[in-house]
Amino acid sequence: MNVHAPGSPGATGDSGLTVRDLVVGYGPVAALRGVSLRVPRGAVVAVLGGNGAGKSTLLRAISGTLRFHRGGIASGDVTFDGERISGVEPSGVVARGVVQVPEGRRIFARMTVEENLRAGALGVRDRGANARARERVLGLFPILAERSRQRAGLMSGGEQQMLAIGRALMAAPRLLLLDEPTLGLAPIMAARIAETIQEINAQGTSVLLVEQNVATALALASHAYVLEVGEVALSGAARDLAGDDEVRRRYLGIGPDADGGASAPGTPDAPGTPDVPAERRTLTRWSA
Ligand SMILES: Nc1ncnc2c1ncn2[C@@H]1O[C@H](COP(=O)(O)OP(=O)(O)OP(=O)(O)O)[C@@H](O)[C@H]1O
Repeated sequence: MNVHAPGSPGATGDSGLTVRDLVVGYGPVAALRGVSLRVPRGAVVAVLGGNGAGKSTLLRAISGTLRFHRGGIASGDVTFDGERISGVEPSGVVARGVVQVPEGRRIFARMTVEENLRAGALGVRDRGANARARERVLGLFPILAERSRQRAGLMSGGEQQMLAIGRALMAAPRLLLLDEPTLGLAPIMAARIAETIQEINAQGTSVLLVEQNVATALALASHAYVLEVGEVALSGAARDLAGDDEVRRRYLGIGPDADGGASAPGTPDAPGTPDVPAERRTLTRWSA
């Protein structure tokens, strides 16, 4: 069993993303208290945790967007492929290959689908790269071609999520930061998004995935970190975490000691008789 707590970066070397001892605050509010993690090149890594654990803050610290939320890095650093990106402007982080899809999609609702996609490619000067990115996005999401002239705000939640991911891919990222991509989606649409994340990764893009849906995240990722009140409470190979009795009991509501829903909405009333499919259960606080 490789599950360990608290987590330290598992892999070594400079390729991919390395977050070291990151301390982040919003004024007096400490949101991250010494978080370290690795996303090796080519990997899908998941960050799990309940509301307020610091997941979005971590992504903002990586993408350089903390200041838009009146937050700041107090100490620690972030490197990507050996180059420091903490302290770099958001556009500079994008130019270095790291692109975030923020929570809540944040598409430009009044603009068309096509205009949204073009906005994602604003920093890309190379026409060939632009055309390749467009081809890739429309291959992944044919609906975006069909709806190219439609106002983005009129699409369904799942289609808007596709557009948000497609817009991010227009910048041809090497690392995609995804904040709760399945949140609020119908199960069939959430499954479709999960499949697409796999496909995007198979095409060579690394993914750092923030998710409250533990089952989905552990199925997609090779490695996962559990954040608890701004700290890494647990980390390890996704397979090990998914098989870990405590994770299964606390986060998935599975196993002989499942606590009957005291800490996890959707856990079965009686062990072994789940009333909600495991993939629909979400993470709640690690309240030992
Ligand atoms: N703009 C902000 N100003 C002040 N405090 C903030 C701000 N954004 C987040 N926080 C605080 O920082 C902590 C971490 O929040 P964060 O949004 O990163 O958590 P999260 O794990 O993404 O939760 P959620 O799933 O609810 O989005 C929380 O205590 C939150 O209240």
